[in-house]
Amino acid sequence: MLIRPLPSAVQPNPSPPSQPQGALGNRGAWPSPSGRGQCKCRLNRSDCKYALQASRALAVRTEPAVQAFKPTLGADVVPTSLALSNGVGLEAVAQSPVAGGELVLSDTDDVVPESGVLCDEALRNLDEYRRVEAYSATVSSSAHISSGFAYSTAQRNQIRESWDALMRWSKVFRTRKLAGSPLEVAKKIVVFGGGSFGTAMGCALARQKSDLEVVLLVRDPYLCKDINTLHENTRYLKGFQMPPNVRATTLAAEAIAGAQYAVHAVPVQSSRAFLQGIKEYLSPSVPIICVSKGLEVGSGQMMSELIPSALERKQPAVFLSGPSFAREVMQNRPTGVVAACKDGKLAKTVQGLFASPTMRVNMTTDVVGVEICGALKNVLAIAAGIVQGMDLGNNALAALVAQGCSEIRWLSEKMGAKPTTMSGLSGLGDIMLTCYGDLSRNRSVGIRLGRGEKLEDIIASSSQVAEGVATAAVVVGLARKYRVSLPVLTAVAQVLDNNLTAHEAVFHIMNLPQIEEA
Ligand SMILES: NC(=O)c1ccc[n+]([C@@H]2O[C@H](COP(=O)([O-])OP(=O)(O)OC[C@H]3O[C@@H](n4cnc5c(N)ncnc54)[C@H](O)[C@@H]3O)[C@@H](O)[C@H]2O)c1
Ligand SMILES: O=P(O)(O)OC[C@H](O)CO
Repeated sequence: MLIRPLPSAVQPNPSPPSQPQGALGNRGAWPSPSGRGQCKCRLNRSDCKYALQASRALAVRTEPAVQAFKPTLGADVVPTSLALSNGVGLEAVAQSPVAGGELVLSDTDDVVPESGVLCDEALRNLDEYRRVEAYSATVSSSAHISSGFAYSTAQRNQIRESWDALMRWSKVFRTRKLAGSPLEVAKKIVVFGGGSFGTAMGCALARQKSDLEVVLLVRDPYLCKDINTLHENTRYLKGFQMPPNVRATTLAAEAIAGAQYAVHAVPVQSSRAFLQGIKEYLSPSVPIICVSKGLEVGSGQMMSELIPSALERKQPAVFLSGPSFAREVMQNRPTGVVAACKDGKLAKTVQGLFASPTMRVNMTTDVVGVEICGALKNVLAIAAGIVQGMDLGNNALAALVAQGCSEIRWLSEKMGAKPTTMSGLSGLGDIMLTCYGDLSRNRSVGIRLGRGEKLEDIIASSSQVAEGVATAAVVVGLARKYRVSLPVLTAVAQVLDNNLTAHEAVFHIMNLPQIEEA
């Protein structure tokens, strides 16, 4: 990448208006001093800095360009100061492939205007940065302002230093080479189940690399045709365009042939039959990345037990769990999950496949903890829905969720899970999402029960799986096996089994003996 020399013939910028306007408000206000058409925005020295910071919100795309200038300017130069270094930082922004509008950046002290390009998102953010700067200027002159709150200078320095340390640490990871990474060597991945989550996770993988072949194995030939012709899952995720490197098939042998990984997104209660059906096509060395959350009725097994049992052999498997609504994954919104596997190397491989600027993937060896949390949070979400459907208020909901968290911790620890897993993404993270999030199917079942609807009507009117319904009964069995009392989760099973109304369940739970917190 070349460092463009500063233009020598440019004229100093005319004075900005006396009343500062927003970045968008300034667009097109002045002729460009570089003679290249209308300016979209005019900025002073500090705005240059904040404009670059704003553009760094798109760090992944601008960062390589900024890094490319580092050898010239020295490793200690941070991107923010690059903006003030003869326009070099600005040049990095100008090289951004996401550039959207022209921007004139001028240094009002030295009158060294430079023309560059900044993306629209950065321009939009600029107003906010200006406001923050104006506020900081006010508070830095005094440690305390009468109408509000301000950090002291010492506190602010401490915060900045801590943040800078974090950024340096982060950079060490980001500069690691991608060569030979799991994503680089991956060519084909099969997804078992073309429902909401199989589709969303398949699309997340396909977005990682345009020449990665992602194949959804589906049952319905009509849905298969829609996916292949319209690039849309018209049944489960209507209205979302799928990447062109995702396709579907109904043929298991063809879907699995040559796949290096298999993402398993078939509902738990159908998983045994499904796996038995595809067993002969799946090589014992292909890792299964299981995203299904629940416990099998009958056997009481977790997916980590069900998979080898159904395949009648050992199969490498990773359990990917955490707060992750399919629709939001499909929208490429920020999401965090955890990859659980006894084999840390395989967990890291799965992390490498899915991790992206919009997906964080933690790792753990605590498979039992991740699986139990993922299965039981669905039951707790039904309870949370019941409380919301009955309109019992926020106090009741918070008390219920806290009690449910304790119950999940009691059981999972007895089953050998690590206590830390409960406070992680698959525990608290997913509990919060599912108990409070509008998109949860389990919570929706609870809301409808709380409003007095019958379970059979709720299930009949829903085309998607709410795993908590089946799992609830299994949890009671596990509680008995591990000799632990789970009042809320047991009450959910009683309501689902039509032995108790939602009102009765609440009455009885509220009247249990008052106990010491455990
Ligand atoms: N939807 C989410 O937001 C989400 C998020 C995380 C995890 N999960 C988990 O992923 C799993 C799948 O959920 P989903 O939301 O995709 O469900 P879904 O109801 O949207 O789709 C289920 C899919 O499985 C297929 N299927 C069902 N029985 C089958 C069988 N016997 N053989 C083959 N295919 C079969 C269906 O045809 C459908 O394509 C569940 O365990 C769920 O808890 C879902
Ligand atoms: O819609 P639900 O209730 O099945 O929850 C989906 C996911 O498990 C959320 O992480």
